[in-house]
Amino acid sequence: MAEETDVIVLGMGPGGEYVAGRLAAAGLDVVGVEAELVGGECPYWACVPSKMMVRAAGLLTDTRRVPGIAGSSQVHPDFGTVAARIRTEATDNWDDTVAADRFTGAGGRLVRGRGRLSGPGRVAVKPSDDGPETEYGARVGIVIATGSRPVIPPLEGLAGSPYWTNREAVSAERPPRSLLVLGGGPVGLELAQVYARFGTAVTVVEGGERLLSREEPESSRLITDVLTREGLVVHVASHATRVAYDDAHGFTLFLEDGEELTAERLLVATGRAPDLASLGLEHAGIELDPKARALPVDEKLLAAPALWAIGDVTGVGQFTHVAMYQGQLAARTILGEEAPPTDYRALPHVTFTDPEIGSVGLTEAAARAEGIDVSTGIADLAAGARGWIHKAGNEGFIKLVADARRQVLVGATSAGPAGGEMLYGLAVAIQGEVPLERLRQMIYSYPTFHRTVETALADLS
Ligand SMILES: Cc1cc2nc3c(=O)[nH]c(=O)nc-3n(C[C@H](O)[C@H](O)[C@H](O)COP(=O)(O)OP(=O)(O)OC[C@H]3O[C@@H](n4cnc5c(N)ncnc54)[C@H](O)[C@@H]3O)c2cc1C
Ligand SMILES: NC(=O)c1ccc[n+]([C@@H]2O[C@H](COP(=O)([O-])OP(=O)(O)OC[C@H]3O[C@@H](n4cnc5c(N)ncnc54)[C@H](O)[C@@H]3O)[C@@H](O)[C@H]2O)c1
Repeated sequence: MAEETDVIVLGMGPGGEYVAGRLAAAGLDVVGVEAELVGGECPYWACVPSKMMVRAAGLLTDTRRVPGIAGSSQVHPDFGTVAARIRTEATDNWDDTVAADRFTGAGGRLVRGRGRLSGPGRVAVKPSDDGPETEYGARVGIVIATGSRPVIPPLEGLAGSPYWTNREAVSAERPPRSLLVLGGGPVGLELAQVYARFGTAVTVVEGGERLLSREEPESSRLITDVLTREGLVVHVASHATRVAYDDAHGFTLFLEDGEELTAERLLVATGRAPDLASLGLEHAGIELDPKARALPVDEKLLAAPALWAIGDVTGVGQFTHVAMYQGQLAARTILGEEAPPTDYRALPHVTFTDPEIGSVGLTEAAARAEGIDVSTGIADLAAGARGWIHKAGNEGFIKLVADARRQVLVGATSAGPAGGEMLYGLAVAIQGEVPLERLRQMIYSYPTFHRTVETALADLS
């Protein structure tokens, strides 16, 4: 006999924790199933600890920038300080008691174990302690919020070697002397720059033509220049064929062109994907291509009748704010409230390198691919008054992508020391479809970085 409940939430990461907590607080009987830690990847192994590392590394670099602006400085990096902060302040030593108590305190039932769909409205959970499976039945529905995991390329010699993923990279107690980073996306680059700033010799190996390939080409050029100037070695269009590891020499990465790269550690940051095969989706009548990297949902976040999916598993954009946005809409629908359909036109995201690379909406290439009559404008942050005053660390730009026919912005990139914060105004302009003429008539405070938006608007052609 299945234990009956109103809603089952499978996976208690940022998305699942939000939905489950909201529904429980509203009085529904909610079972939250979690295989690891309540809170998911973001607080324990991803956003939060990595941004603590970014903050620490940024302080080191700002202190190194004192000469020529404010006197002289000496920096004595101590990775142990940030490692201790992650252990104690961010993760409670990777203990989720506070989050689990928050959910049960709101009236939810937490079931620890790995769940799978086992029939219509049914979930079977294999408990963490390896006991027998228990089945739960949902009267209202099920929410799949099982997130994603690293994609490990099938490189000879990699499996079985002690390579790092983001988990080891954010929980390390000391920086390695040298680090190879496979993959030049956000995970790879944020962590590559952090470790380099703490003194690690870092080499990034990206298979594609450019770093941050989903961003504007100008962003890729900027971040490649900055990282190279900071002493990192960057290989693009570079294909590893094999990996070797031994305790004495660490890792060797063999590249297609014959080059051999060696380092104490190897971080694999080649993307993330959901584990769809283990979810029992066939029990909900969902048949996916075995190579599928996302569970498709409609604009109400339904993957099948009474089966919602939110967060990384949906493949919409692997960001915590997407998981929470979708979670909020799904919760409203489940509670019978009026909820708008999903709208990703002004989906923002920020890669927290220094400079930060923030972008929202469509890139120029994506807008052209959609058949939009595109005009673009770009302006250099360092050439503005604030950028010039800022001096060291002032690299950045604003790029605007407009629909020339409708005279509104459809995309923007804000790269610079406050690139992520500057993105907000551009996101409002896109979401609100503010006419370009109105944006041009606004007053931009002097001397701010965001005055560069005004310059980029004037450059639109
Ligand atoms: C290094 C790094 C840095 C990042 N930085 C940022 C950032 O700065 N900003 C940002 O917005 N995003 C960032 N992200 C992405 C962000 O972490 C994810 O988008 C977010 O965690 C997704 O939330 P989620 O709820 O979909 O899934 P997850 O956080 O992956 O949580 C899913 C949960 O489901 C559980 N689970 C999985 N399968 C089962 C099962 N069968 N049964 C029971 N439980 C299960 C897992 O144990 C996990 O706890 C970063 C990612 C990485 C790797
Ligand atoms: N600040 C943030 O919001 C933030 C930070 C980190 C991660 N994330 C999200 O987490 C997800 C995972 O990030 P990610 O950086 O791992 O993935 P990604 O897919 O964004 O980048 C992976 C990179 O690895 C490259 N690659 C793939 N296979 C390779 C191989 N065999 N050799 C060399 N290069 C290879 C790809 O070309 C790509 O450039 C992304 O969706 C990202 O947006 C967000």
